[in-house]
Amino acid sequence: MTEPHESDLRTLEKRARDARRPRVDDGDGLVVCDNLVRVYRTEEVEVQALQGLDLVVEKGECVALVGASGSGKSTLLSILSGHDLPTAGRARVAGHDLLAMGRRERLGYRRHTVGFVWQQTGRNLLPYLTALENVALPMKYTRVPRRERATRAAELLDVLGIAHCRDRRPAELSGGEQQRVAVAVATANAPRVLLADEPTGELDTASGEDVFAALRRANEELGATVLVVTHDPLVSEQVRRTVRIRDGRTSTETLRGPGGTAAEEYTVLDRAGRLQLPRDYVDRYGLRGRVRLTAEPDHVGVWPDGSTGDGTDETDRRGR
Ligand SMILES: Nc1ncnc2c1ncn2[C@@H]1O[C@H](COP(=O)(O)OP(=O)(O)OP(=O)(O)O)[C@@H](O)[C@H]1O
Repeated sequence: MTEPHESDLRTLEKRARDARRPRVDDGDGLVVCDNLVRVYRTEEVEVQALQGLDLVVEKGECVALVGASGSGKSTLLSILSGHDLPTAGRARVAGHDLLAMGRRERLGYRRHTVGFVWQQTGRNLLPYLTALENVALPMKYTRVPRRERATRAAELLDVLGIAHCRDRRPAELSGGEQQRVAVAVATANAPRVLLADEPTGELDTASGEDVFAALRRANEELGATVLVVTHDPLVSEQVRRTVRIRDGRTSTETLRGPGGTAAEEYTVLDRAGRLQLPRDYVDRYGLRGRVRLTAEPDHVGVWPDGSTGDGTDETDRRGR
């Protein structure tokens, strides 16, 4: 076997680099999670927080993520925000491969590509800065000139309906106002993706509505794709798409028409052809253990074992 020529080595290295480089325009969506796994290991226990999660979010969407406590929602958001690393699988946001990013790229990613709003109002803002200074701060890290920072910060506060708060410190703002300022901070560097973990969780209904309105403006007017983890039906019922996470996997999706009407249920079909039926369907139709499938011209029927698919059961059919 002959040694590869130097120029061949270069070609091989380039090919390897290209293979690692994210493919920006593979038409998959702005956020793509493919078989994402996150295992937390402590000395005694191993927790599988994400167990092969698949999710595609298209540019411009506003998506609610719902699910029981401990189902993996916050884990997913930590990974997408670049604060945590998955154990396995693929996660790509706006062309960044989240598993392959080096330190520099990760820092740039967190400053430019994603914005984050936490549930705890106190975690989003610095207490000794005014609202305007809080919003201007992330732009300092991305080297936006001082004058531009102040102008953009004021514009953002205006767009999000909190211009009156600009010279107040967080302690002088209500919880809802603080969260709206937090949305302004998170959108300061015009991120492609805005992530929010229970942003209305600590608020009363009216303030929650104002914060959700700010998120929607960030989506519709500032062009950020929004993923919001929520237990709040007010939020999940107002977005077009709600994704349910169960046991570390995406299970079902609800899509609504304009104005929040006519919800339709969807479920995720994984690569192996597995799908998870919503719990209430399982209960309502008495689906247990083995189910019968029928191939219809335009759909697949799922029947309780023992039914014939024409309203009778096996015993009726055999007796006929
Ligand atoms: N740092 C950690 N170390 C060990 N286990 C963790 C860690 N973080 C989360 N977990 C576990 O991972 C699982 C998923 O947690 P996660 O916080 O993502 O759920 P969640 O759906 O956001 O829950 P909640 O709605 O209560 O915030 C849980 O079983 C949790 O106990």
